[in-house]
Amino acid sequence: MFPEVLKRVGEQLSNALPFVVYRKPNRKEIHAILQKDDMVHHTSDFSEKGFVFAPFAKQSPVILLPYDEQLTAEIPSDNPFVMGAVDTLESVAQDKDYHLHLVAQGIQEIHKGRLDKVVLSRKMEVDCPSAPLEVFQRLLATYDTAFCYLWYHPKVGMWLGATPEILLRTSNNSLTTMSLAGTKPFVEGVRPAWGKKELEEQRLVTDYILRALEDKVSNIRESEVESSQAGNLWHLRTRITAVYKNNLRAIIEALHPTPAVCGMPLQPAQRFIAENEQYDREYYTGFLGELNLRQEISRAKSERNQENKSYKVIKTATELFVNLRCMKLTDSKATVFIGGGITRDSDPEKEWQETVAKSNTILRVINP
Ligand SMILES: C=C(O[C@H]1C=CC=C(C(=O)O)[C@@H]1O)C(=O)O
Repeated sequence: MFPEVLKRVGEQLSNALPFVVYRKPNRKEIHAILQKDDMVHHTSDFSEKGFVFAPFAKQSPVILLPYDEQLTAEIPSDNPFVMGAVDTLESVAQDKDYHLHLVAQGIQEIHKGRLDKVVLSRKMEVDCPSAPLEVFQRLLATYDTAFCYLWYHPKVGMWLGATPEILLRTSNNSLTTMSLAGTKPFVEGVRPAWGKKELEEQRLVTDYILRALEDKVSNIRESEVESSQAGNLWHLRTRITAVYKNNLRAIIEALHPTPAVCGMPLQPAQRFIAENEQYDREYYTGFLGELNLRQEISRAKSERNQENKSYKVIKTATELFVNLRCMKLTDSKATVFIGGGITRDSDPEKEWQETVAKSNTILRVINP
């Protein structure tokens, strides 16, 4: 039962033991993974089983919560937690000046021909008077189509988010990923009118993913570009599917970090971010999710099933999400991380406004 799972998660937190509790996009159940000790486990090559939590920096270790204990419960339809008021928080003027300057530098770098695209971000600290599990329940009630999670390790910290972006999904040998970029505010009843800037920005991401996967998969296909709603925002999205053979590590390494969170060409963009953002992104724009989860799926009897009985199929599935629209919780403070893709046609003031809109996605769940 839902209250029972939340109670167990609460006890895990009071005992300072690692856990993650999450709900997948458009699903009605929560899952919790509770670790029995407080060791820090890592994955070496993504062949292990567990819930991964990976930082943005590729050279930093990826944390793994083993599937020591797994709980699942249906979310009640009368979840009493509703979103709080959208407070358009006035950020400190100094933050704004720095971000405008950073974006202007990024645009200059693109005009000099050193970069095609770079994703530049910032962080902001706000008071968080609510308990983490309350904030998590508000996320669940507010963002049906996002991957919502609360993750904790006493030796690493506590993170919470509602991300719209899949890094990859595998089930046996089929692979799905997506190219997500371009942002517009969501207005009820109005379809977004995308401009050249957003269409080009998103196309760059799609082309990059297709090239990155080219020699690692077969039967690669892309969908039409579609508008996808993520809370108070719209994004452009292309779904990419392929067939792959047991080379998960190579695929993760090829995809992370995509130009939806880093830039193109990859290395100069990484360098530009490291030298200019002036803060550590930590797990923001990293990825998280289930790694090599064994699933038993019941299939109904069929004509080809000689004994005419229902039967079970065992599948191994991985489902990873990019850690966006997230925050780090420490005591009663929340550090919110937000960024945006900069291309040659970017305007620093608009980019600033975009980060304010993105921060509201997550800020609206902090206060009751
Ligand atoms: C980097 C972020 O968003 C990325 C994902 C979707 C759209 C984006 C954009 O329009 O810039 C970003 O690439 C963030 O939310 O912090």
